[in-house]
Amino acid sequence: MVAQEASNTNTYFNLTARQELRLECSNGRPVSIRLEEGIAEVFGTELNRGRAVSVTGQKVAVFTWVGCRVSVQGEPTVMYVADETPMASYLNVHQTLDQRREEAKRAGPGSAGSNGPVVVVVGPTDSGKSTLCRLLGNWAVRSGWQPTFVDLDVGQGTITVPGCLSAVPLEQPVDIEEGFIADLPLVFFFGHSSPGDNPALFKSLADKLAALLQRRAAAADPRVAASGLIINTFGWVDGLGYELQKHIIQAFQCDVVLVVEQDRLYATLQQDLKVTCPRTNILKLAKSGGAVKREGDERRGAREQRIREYFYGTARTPLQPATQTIRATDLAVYRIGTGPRAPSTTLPVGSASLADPLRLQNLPPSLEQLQCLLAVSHAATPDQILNANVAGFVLVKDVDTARGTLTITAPAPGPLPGRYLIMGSVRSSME
Ligand SMILES: Nc1ncnc2c1ncn2[C@@H]1O[C@H](COP(=O)(O)OP(=O)(O)OP(=O)(O)O)[C@@H](O)[C@H]1O
Repeated sequence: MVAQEASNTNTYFNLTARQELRLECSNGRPVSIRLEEGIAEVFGTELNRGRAVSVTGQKVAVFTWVGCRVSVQGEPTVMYVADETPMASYLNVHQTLDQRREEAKRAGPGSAGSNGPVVVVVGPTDSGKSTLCRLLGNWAVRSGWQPTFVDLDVGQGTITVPGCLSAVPLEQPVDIEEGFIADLPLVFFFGHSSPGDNPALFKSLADKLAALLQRRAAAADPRVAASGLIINTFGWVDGLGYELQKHIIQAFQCDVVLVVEQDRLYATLQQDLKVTCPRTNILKLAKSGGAVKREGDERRGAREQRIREYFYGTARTPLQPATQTIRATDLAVYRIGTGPRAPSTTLPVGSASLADPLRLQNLPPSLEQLQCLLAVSHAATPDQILNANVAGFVLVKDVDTARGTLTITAPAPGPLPGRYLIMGSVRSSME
């Protein structure tokens, strides 16, 4: 039973231990949540008693281990209390990971075993993978660790814009209103919202990010190294998607694979990893009933929202984007790969396919670039583009092919941090 009362503007809920209040809040209609009594958390981030948090365009759950009283102001599209959640099994996983972190810390810097657990979360679309990563990350931070969160879900982009493979050390619990606050994330630009758009490039970037993080772990503060990695993946788990998931597990040398929801994926991974990664532990976890399916429109809307936030910030932390017109000769826009590779059997004898997925193509200014998101590479020369991470992003607002200029919007005024820009297929209709 849930005690629920309503006053003029607020609805109050008295939650008993291990219940959660689920809310779906649409964009532009903020809902205010306030913890009145007891202890509660939103995906692992503790709510402060008496301080309201404002949620918009998100689906969230207020969970309590011990019982609490919460008030809600505003009009969520859906709001209900659930008795059954998989939180106890998720917490068990966290406790096991914590033991592994303690062992890594005890092993001491430089010794074998000084790196903490590398955990990857896999499962179908909308099974709650990002949410589980967020929970595990937040609980780890609250236990005094500093795990690195790695986001390989190019379709959504939790750390930065969609189309990226990125990593960031978690130094504080994820902000309920603002999401991940990533000051200096490590970002490689893939450029597309599905890994299937260029699987060879996806693999190559995953290898680079994995190698870089492994090198960093070797030089890191022992506590950071012992904290390990938490890796979020995309929800494509069949055919080529499955092959890419296995590639991720091998590239990052994952020692724990958490499979959410799908028995079939769990069984197939168990069989396949027995040979290639015999020391990897594979665990199956239930999906939360709160993890809801998002249709294509909603996903596109969420991508657009991420891009808008990159340039404009959030209501609490607004940014002042700046638009400038630059001569195309001062920049060089590159595309990686040139569309699907033609099967060699369809090519004239003796010729090679020009559609190499890792081929760099320098693009002159063209209307095709309008509203495209371009990544500013850290590369110093074009041949470094494939190996370099990126400094940030700009959006192309206008192209004057006659004058040879590009008008771009950047999140801050001033010169760009590099002259090599990478174009993919991620666009935004942002004004
Ligand atoms: N317990 C919960 N209560 C309410 N909403 C939830 C809960 N768990 C997850 N959600 C919401 O369900 C949606 C899907 O969850 P999530 O993004 O974690 O899934 P995913 O598997 O990572 O999705 P994707 O396939 O895009 O990678 C999100 O909007 C998330 O906020």
